[in-house]
Amino acid sequence: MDQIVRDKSRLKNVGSTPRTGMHASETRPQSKKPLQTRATRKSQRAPVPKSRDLKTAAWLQTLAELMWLPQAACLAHGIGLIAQGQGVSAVWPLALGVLALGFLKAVLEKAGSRRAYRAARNILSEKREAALSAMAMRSPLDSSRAASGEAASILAEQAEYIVPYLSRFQTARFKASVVPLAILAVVFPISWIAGLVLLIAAPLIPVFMALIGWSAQSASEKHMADMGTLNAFLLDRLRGLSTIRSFDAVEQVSRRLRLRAENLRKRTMAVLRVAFLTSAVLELFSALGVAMAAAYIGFHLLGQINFGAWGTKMSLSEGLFILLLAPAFFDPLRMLSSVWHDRASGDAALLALDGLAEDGLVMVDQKPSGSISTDAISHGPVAVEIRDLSFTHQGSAEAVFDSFGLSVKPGEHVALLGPSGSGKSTLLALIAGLAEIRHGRIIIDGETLSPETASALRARIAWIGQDPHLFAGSIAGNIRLHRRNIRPDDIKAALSLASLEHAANAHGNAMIGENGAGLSGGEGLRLTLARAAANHHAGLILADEPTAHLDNHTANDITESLLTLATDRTLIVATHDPVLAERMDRVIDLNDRFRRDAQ
Ligand SMILES: Nc1ncnc2c1ncn2[C@@H]1O[C@H](COP(=O)(O)OP(=O)(O)OP(=O)(O)O)[C@@H](O)[C@H]1O
Repeated sequence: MDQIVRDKSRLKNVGSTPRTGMHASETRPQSKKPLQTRATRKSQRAPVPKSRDLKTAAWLQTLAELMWLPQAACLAHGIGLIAQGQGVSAVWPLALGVLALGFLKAVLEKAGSRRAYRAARNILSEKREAALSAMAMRSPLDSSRAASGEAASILAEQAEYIVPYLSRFQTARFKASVVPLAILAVVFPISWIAGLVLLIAAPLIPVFMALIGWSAQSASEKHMADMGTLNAFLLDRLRGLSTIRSFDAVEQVSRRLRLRAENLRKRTMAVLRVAFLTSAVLELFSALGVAMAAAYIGFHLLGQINFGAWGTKMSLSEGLFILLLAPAFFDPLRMLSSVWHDRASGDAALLALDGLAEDGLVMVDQKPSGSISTDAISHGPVAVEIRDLSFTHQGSAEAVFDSFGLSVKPGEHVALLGPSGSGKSTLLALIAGLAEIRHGRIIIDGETLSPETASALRARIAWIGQDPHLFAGSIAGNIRLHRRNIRPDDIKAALSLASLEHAANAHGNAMIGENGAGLSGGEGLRLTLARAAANHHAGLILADEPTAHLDNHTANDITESLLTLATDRTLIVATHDPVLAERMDRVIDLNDRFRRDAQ
């Protein structure tokens, strides 16, 4: 140990240490800002995305619906002519008109629904992209990030509800606001009573729909929340399958899974119940409306009721015209009701997706970076300079760092020592630009870490985390991580440096499972060492407790590999391991960092 450097400020926050990289929704620390996808937002409504294409589609479908007006006029007039004893010659132009209008209606309907579907899919893609880029930029330190199972469920499954909501519900709503008015406009001049009957029956429908809609929305939101939780639960348990088996807790977990699945079933049935209730109410009121209009017209034509037609008597054609229009008056409302539950689920999906796209604690480079050209990245060890750093975790009242300073020379090997919660991992994360700092400067290789420089500087950093994520795939694939500049020779050298050749030979091209299934803990860690070794541009290695939870022999091996890897590179390692700390050029005791600036 060359030097123990102390910081002049006072340690302000030593507490429990919620680790980064948690994946279980249930074990995630509670943040002050609740997840937007939860039922806590049930009173909120998502704004409907604006789209010119959707508007045009709604108009096309409305025009298609309005085609029924002239069609009904032709039909009623034709039947009236036949009743007057006119021949087929008088009726066939009307029949042709009905056919032509029917054709036009079909074309408009088709064009409208196709356009609406495309517009809705485009909006969904944009929303998904926004959510994905926002999530990619969320800091791993952000404890309010959605659990991966929940995010996957929202992005892949629930997000799809947006398409029927926009393409069917929004267009149906527009139709329902135009078509009944147009029908009333032609019915009233013929008979004010028939118009009045329709007018009275119509508002009852929206009133009942609104009443039912509220419970539909809450039922749907609860359903979605349950689905997200079940997905998160499943993903979490799948990840921890080996732990569950080793603790002999399979039966217990499957009981809980059954319970949750049963809850989801109940929620699904609740949504279905509301959906059926909505259509039953609508059918009832529209049937009543049509029956009342038909009864009036029948009695009027029979001469039993002689009022209601502006002082005149309706002709058969006029009566038939109203009769044909009466069901069409309720049709858009019935259609709206049949897609009413699309609104509840679509609205909840929009809210959830917008929730994912919301800014939380972001990384320093707040937007996804394009790939950095490897030619532009320099080589060699880098210097790290931290000046006047202040940082407080999201939702925490106390600062982890307050006016903290540290200077690490190029090629220097430094250990960060300190009790649990003293901020070792946080400091590494801040150097890597994984969260924005409140105050101060972090200078890497002479450049201040900022949104403009973060991506390029990160290309010079290799991270060896406590809990590395290993993907399902080959060992070589896990080392390469789609970095195109890494050649087979680099992988070979990296395997040799990390002493992983034996495991690599044993596996051959066989796949390792998600989260390193098929590899021992030590081998998993070696794999992350190999990942770092394959990156020739990495002049700075940040290692977070690389020897934690390992037996002495493996810990010594890892220490040797780490030191070989760090030759001609700067190394900052957070550790509780005195043996590892002893091998470094310098030890920074973070417990004392509030006393004197680390130099
Ligand atoms: N993502 C987070 N959100 C909120 N607070 C956090 C988060 N991560 C850590 N903290 C808090 O910040 C402080 C420093 O934590 P940090 O993990 O950096 O300590 P550490 O020294 O690395 O601990 P350990 O040795 O146990 O790994 C602790 O009080 C901890 O509770």
